[in-house]
Amino acid sequence: APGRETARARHLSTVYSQHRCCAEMSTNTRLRVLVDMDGVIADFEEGFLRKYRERYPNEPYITLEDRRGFWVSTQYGELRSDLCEKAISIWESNNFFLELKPVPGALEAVKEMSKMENTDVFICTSPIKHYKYCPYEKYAWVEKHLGPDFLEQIILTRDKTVVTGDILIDDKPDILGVEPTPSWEHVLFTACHNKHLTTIPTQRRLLSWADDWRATLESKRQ
Ligand SMILES: Cc1cn([C@H]2C[C@H](OP(=O)(O)O)[C@@H](CO)O2)c(=O)[nH]c1=O
Ligand SMILES: [Mg+2]
Repeated sequence: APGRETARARHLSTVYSQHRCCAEMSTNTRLRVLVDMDGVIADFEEGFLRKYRERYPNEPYITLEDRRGFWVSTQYGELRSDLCEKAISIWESNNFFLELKPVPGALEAVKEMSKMENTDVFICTSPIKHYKYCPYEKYAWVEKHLGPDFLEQIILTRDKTVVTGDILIDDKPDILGVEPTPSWEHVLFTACHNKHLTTIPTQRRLLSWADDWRATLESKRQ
């Protein structure tokens, strides 16, 4: 009976509208953006240097301009062997991750991105192995700077290759894991430690959040 048909159609459209994933049942035109945390939206390097110099005022340190190589402790260990564990003690301390400052322009960009049509944004971040404070503080940081609703968007993993997405914006040059061909294109976010790095010609960069991140996202839309 025609009446029953329209009622069923109405019911289905209600159900589909409640679950965005089903709304594009046919082809998923939604863009999925994975945004790294440390070095991309939370300023790990600045927070480290500030707290290291507070705690070890008489020890040698490496300026942000002189930083080379992703791992801070490796470069500090090369400067003097005991500085490696001194460096590690900084980010293993309570409140280190919570008190990191936002990277300039990051919060505005992530908020704007998350409101874009047909766009899903996830914070895809790795905790350090010392788990006493870091995981909790990463959640608390997101709530503090992006609001409680954004807690739904956090992906905590030591292996980002198993996470599916269209683009991963991350400051680590080599993002490796069990998946040899990740679904995402890695766009390298420029940081003090990687700005002098020569990468393969196909590796795209985002120089900062003042760079044209909107064009980078649009280039990934189907
Ligand atoms: C030890 C260390 C960690 N980190 C960050 C990277 C990871 O977070 P993210 O993947 O969100 O950038 C996390 C665990 O290694 O801490 C640095 O950025 N530099 C370092 O030297
Ligand atoms: Mg990072």
